[in-house]
Amino acid sequence: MESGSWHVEKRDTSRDEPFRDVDNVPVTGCLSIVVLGASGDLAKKKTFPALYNLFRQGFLPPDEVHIFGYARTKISDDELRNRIRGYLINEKSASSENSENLRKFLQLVKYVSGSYDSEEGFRLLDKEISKQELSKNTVEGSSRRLFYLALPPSVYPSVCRMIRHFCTNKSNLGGWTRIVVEKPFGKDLESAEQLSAQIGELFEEPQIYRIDHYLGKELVQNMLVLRFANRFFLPLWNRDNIDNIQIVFREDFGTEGRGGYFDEYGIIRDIIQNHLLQVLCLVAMEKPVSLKPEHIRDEKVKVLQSVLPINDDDVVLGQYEGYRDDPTVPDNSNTPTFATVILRINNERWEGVPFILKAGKALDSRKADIRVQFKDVPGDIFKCKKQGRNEFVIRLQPSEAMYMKLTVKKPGLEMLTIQSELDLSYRQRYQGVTIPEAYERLILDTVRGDQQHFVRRDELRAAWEIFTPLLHRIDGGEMKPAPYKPGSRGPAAADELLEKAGYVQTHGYIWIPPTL
Ligand SMILES: NC(=O)C1=CN([C@@H]2O[C@H](COP(=O)(O)OP(=O)(O)OC[C@H]3O[C@@H](n4cnc5c(N)ncnc54)[C@H](OP(=O)(O)O)[C@@H]3O)[C@@H](O)[C@H]2O)C=CC1
Ligand SMILES: O=C1O[C@H](COP(=O)(O)O)[C@@H](O)[C@H](O)[C@H]1O
Repeated sequence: MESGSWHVEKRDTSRDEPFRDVDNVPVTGCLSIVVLGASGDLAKKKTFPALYNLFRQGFLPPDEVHIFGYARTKISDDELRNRIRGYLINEKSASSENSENLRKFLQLVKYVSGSYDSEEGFRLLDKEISKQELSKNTVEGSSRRLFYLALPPSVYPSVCRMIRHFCTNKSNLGGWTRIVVEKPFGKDLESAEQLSAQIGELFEEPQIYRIDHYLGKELVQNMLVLRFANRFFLPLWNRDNIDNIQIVFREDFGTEGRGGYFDEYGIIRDIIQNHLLQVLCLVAMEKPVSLKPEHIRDEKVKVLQSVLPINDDDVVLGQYEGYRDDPTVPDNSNTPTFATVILRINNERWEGVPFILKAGKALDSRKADIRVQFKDVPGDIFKCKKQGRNEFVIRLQPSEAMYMKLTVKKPGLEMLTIQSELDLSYRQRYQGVTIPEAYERLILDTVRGDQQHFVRRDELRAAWEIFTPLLHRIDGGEMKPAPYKPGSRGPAAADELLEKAGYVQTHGYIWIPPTL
C-alpha cells in the first residue's frame, strides 16, 4: 500500500471512516455551500477559489452541489460571478484551465442579498436553498448545508442565530448543518469564551469548524507523519537532544489596506496566538491514541495547558516605521507589527527547551518555517563545534522543503569537516504534483465531517489563556514596541533574545540548490 488509509483516494465528498456526525447513514442529499460575506476580500481571494479548485478536481459534483453567496450588497447572480471570475484562475489552474469548467462552476453559484441580523434575508436564503434541494429530488432529512462565515466576528452571533432559526435543515436521514468560522475568534480569553458560549448555545461542537488555515498547509499536515511514522525522530525529539525550537513567520509587506483591522489586533492575535501556536502543538504534542480528531485534539490541549505564563523578559515587540502613516491607524498606536515570544512547556519532554515564536510584517523576506536546533555533540573530537549545530528545518512556505543541516567530512584527502544538508525539496522530489491550497483541503474536510484540522473549543480557550495576560499588558501600554525599519530583520533586540535563549547561528553555511 502506498500510503495510510487517511489518504484522499476517492473523488468523493464522503470518507470511509467513522468520524462523521451521523454514523452509518448513507450521504445522498444535495450539498449546499453558503458563503456569507460573499462580497468580501476573503471570500473572493480564498473561499471561492478553493471551492472552484475542489470542483475542478471532481470533489464537488455538479449534480449534488449548489453554492450560494450571501451579503448585504444588492447584486445579481451574474454580478457576483463576474466579481469572482478573475480570482478563480491562478497560475496553478491556468495551464489546465478549461473554460467549460469555469462556466459550469459559475453556473452553480447563486446570490442572495440580505442583512446579517434580519429574518427576511435568511428566510429568503432558506427558500432558495430548499428550491435547489427539491430540484435535486433530495429527500427531506438528507440534505447537507455548509455555512462559511467569511465575515467579521462581530456579526457571528447574529448570523449563527439566523442560520439556526431559519436555515437549519432536518438531519434524520444523514443530513447536516455545519458552520465554518474564521479567526479572529475573540480578542482575549473573556471575549472568546463569550463568543464560544453564544455559538455553543446554537450549535453542537461537531457542527462548528473553527478554521486556522495554517493547519491546512502541506508541511503542517506532514508534521504528525514525520514525528510518529519515522524511527529517526522518535528517540531524538525531546529535551535531552533538542536545544531550542523556532517557529517563524515573516512577511515582506506591511499591513497595506488592512491597517484598520490590524491595529485592533496586532501581530500576536493575527499570527502567533493562532497559526504559530497551532504549529507548536503539532511539534510538541505526545503521540495521540489514534488519528481520530478527538484523540489528536486531546493531545494538543495537553500541550497548551502545560505552557507556563509568559515572562516579559521573553518578549520583544516591534512596530515598523511608517505603520502609523496609514490613515486608518491612530497616530499613537501601540500595536506591535513584530513580536518574538518565547514559550516554555512544563512537561517531561520539553522542560528547559525554549519554543521561540516569531512573526513580523514588513520584514526583509517572506517565509514560514520550523527550525529545530539540536544540542552540541558531547566530546567534540573533530573540533567542529564552532561550525554549527545540527538543525532540522521544515519550510512551510515558500517552496515547501525540509532539510537537515549536518556536519560531514569535506570531500578530499584531508580529514576536514564542513556543514552540509540532507535535503527534501518538494519541487524537485514531487515534480508535477500540485500541492493543494490550505483552504481547499480544509473546506473538503468540513464537507466530510473531519474535524482533525480544526480548533476545538477547549483548545481555543487554552490558547487564549496563554496570551491574554501579555496582550492586556500591551493593550494597557505597559509594554511598548520598538521601531524597526521596513525591509529589515525587525528590532535588533529580537536577535539578541534568540541568542540569549540558546540559538547558535550557523555561519558560513552555503546551500547549493540541486540541479537535475
Ligand atoms: N531545500 C531548500 O530549499 C534548502 C534551502 N536552503 C537555503 O539555504 C539558505 C541558508 O539556510 P538556513 O541556514 O537554514 O537559513 P537562514 O540562513 O535563512 O537562517 C538561519 C537562521 O539564522 C537566523 N538568522 C539569519 N540572519 C540572522 C542575523 N543577522 N542575526 C541572527 N540570526 C539570523 C535565521 O533567523 P530567521 O528565521 O528569523 O531569519 C535562522 O534562524 C537559506 O536561504 C535556505 O532557504 C538550505 C537548505 C535546503
Ligand atoms: O491569517 C493571516 O494570514 C496571512 C498569511 O497567510 P499565508 O498563508 O500567506 O502565510 C497574513 O498575511 C494575515 O495578516 C493573517 O491575518
